[in-house]
Amino acid sequence: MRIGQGYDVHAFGPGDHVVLGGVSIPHDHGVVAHSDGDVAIHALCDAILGALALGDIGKHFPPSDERWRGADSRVFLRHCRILMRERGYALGNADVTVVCERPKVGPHAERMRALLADDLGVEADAISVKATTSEKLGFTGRGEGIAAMAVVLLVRA
Ligand SMILES: Nc1ccn([C@@H]2O[C@H](COP(=O)(O)O)[C@@H](O)[C@H]2O)c(=O)n1
Ligand SMILES: C[C@@]1(CO)OP(=O)(O)OP(=O)(O)OC[C@H]1O
Repeated sequence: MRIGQGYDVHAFGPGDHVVLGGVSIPHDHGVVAHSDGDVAIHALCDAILGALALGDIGKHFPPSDERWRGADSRVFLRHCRILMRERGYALGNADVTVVCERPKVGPHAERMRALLADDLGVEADAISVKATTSEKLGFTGRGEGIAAMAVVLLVRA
């Protein structure tokens, strides 16, 4: 077994939606990012890469690479699944926490779990998606950005 953790942040910017866990959620801001700025998937990818000791998402998908401009972050997650399989591992379970005052994540959590599970080749009950505000404290509390954390356990395939 191997354990990994990941963390990602993106600032809010102009736009009318945010993408979280592969789900497009209407919002009064977008996020500033090279890709679609999906903090939940970025944190999850970093947790998997960390468990495999393979560096981080920026190493595999450099922000300097035009191929990833506006990219659907699910592409990154599916690549992490391939890296796991190549090294003889599969996802045991994952726990993702999104931190923002808004948008509300709860109504979209089940759809996120289904998409993430599909990309990682596991049942939805292996994926947890949670959300919390930071009680109006700090950058997330002031509505300046959105953060996510993820923890994964990998098992021998
Ligand atoms: N962006 C968010 C933040 C929170 N939730 C849900 O609300 C609950 C209460 O949040 P607190 O920060 O006051 O603990 C939280 O447990 C989530 O269920 C949400 O859906 N989206
Ligand atoms: C995802 C990548 C893709 O170029 O860019 P961003 O969307 O800016 O996201 P970040 O969380 O900063 O991770 C770095 C990059 O790998």
